[in-house]
Amino acid sequence: MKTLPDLYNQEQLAFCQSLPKVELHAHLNGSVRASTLRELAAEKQIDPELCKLIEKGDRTLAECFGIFTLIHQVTTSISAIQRITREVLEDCAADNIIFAELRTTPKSRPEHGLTKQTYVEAVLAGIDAFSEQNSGMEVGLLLSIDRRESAEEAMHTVTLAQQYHSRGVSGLDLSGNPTLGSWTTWRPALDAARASGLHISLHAGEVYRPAETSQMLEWRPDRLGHMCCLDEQLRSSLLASHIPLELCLSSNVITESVAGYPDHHFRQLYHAGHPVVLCTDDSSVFSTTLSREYALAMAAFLLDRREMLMLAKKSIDYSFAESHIKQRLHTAFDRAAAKIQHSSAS
Ligand SMILES: CNc1ncnc2c1ncn2[C@@H]1O[C@H](COP(=O)(O)O)[C@@H](O)[C@H]1O
Ligand SMILES: [Zn+2]
Repeated sequence: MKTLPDLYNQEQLAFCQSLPKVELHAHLNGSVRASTLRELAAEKQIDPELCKLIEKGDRTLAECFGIFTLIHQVTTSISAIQRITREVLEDCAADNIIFAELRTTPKSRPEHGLTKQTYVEAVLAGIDAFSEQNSGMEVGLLLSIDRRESAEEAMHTVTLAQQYHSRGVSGLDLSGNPTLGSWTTWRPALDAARASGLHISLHAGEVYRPAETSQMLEWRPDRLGHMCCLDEQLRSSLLASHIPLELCLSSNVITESVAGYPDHHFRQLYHAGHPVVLCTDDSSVFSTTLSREYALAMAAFLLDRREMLMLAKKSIDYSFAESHIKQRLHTAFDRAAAKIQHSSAS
């Protein structure tokens, strides 16, 4: 793992672990337990050295996409997809997450007998397996369009999201290598998704592509992810948009999209009152947890306990959960927060 200074102290980490939290930007295959990856790789006789590459840690954004190709060589069976989904959710629950909105790219992999549809059904089966054993955490699912996909493939993913909306698919994500593809390819599918009531989050501004980032801002998705590489004009357009922003501190710093934690654009956006939510992006690839991301923010931006509580509470409203679920989450949050404040007062 990149020897990044853990800026926070154990007391801050313990406080952030005790906070009820909401995860809104977690890619399924980027969050697979390292032990499970090693086990699945061994079953497929994939060189254990490759697993070390996955666990290495510091890597550029471009190298990340090589890692995902490796991970995708391992998570190819229905049972593996069900297992990693259940395990990622178990790890979220263990990190005191009360709502996990996972995202994943439905994959057609005929060599493994997988279609996009059977992939989605395997993920939903993994969510069901988790929910049968755990009642304390709500789960949402976004289907991702990968930037390598065509307009037709994107439309197929939207059709699946519409078909499985009643099973918990609340929206779409656009992700993948930000140097590839063009916004105009996927926009028609995303227009159709929005017209059918699905929510949309876009990875944007991961690399400096001002024209595309500006078009995405004008399109007004429900949420944005990253927005690291902006010029002054784009930054003021983002602030004026008031579109909630998913911020993944470790992901941005490790991939060197941002120079260091204190320089992260979280600081400016948070103090400008822009809606922001801390997320992990890929907890396995970046060896982090949501509690750790909160602790990093608490330390790097000198936030106190009350500010951290508010940050966590507001993220409930940026989720794509139905309003009755949001209400349930607020009630659970307030109850837990009261306990935290009571215990720290005593
Ligand atoms: C680090 N920053 C990032 N930027 C853009 N896309 C990313 C990403 N991290 C992950 N993904 C997207 O998530 C996929 C893996 O999970 P799923 O196979 O969908 O479950 C990657 O293939 C990539 O498309
Ligand atoms: Zn992401």
